Amino acid sequence: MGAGKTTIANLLSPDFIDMDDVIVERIGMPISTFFEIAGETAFREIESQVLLELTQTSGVISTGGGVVMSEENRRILSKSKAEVIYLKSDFDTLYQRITADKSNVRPLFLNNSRVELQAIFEARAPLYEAIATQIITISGKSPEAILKEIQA
Ligand SMILES: Nc1ncnc2c1ncn2[C@@H]1O[C@H](COP(=O)(O)OP(=O)(O)OP(=O)(O)O)[C@@H](O)[C@H]1O
Ligand SMILES: O=C(O)C1=C[C@@H](O)[C@@H](O)[C@H](O)C1
Ligand SMILES: [Mg+2]
Repeated sequence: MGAGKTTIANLLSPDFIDMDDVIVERIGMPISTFFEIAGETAFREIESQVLLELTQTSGVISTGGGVVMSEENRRILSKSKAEVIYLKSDFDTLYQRITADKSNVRPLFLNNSRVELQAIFEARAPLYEAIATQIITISGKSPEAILKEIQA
């Protein structure tokens, strides 16, 4: 969450597809509202379905931050021919960004303390590492510098 997947995907390809946007269109409400009404498990089921559909298309996709939590999703990403770019960050950078990003309030941010979010971050990091075909360390770098590294 907050590593810049949507920001960097937009720079890579302005006609990129953001998984969260596809999900919002499908559920007809903000993700945080859906979490409240239907719960995270229902969200994860839709997320997996959307991932499967999008990996059968071409182009740049920015995933949701929690996509690596499901073994099935990791299998879908590993088996796809896609390049999977992990924007690797330290926790403090991500925490500052998601705290400041008032235009996109993440439900996991609302529902978890800083300590709990750090635990989520630590559980996810090795999962991202395991499926990535390219790892870019993003802390302290501008979006343009990150784009250049990806394209190098
Ligand atoms: N390299 C960067 N330097 C500084 N700020 C950045 C950078 N990349 C993104 N941001 C800012 O950080 C916030 C989160 O970025 P973004 O929404 O692209 O992250 P994300 O990985 O798509 O998050 P999520 O997992 O919730 O979808 C935004 O406010 C964005 O403007
Ligand atoms: O990190 C997560 O689990 C999430 C990140 C967002 O992109 C959204 O997909 C949703 O808020 C869940
Ligand atoms: Mg995003």
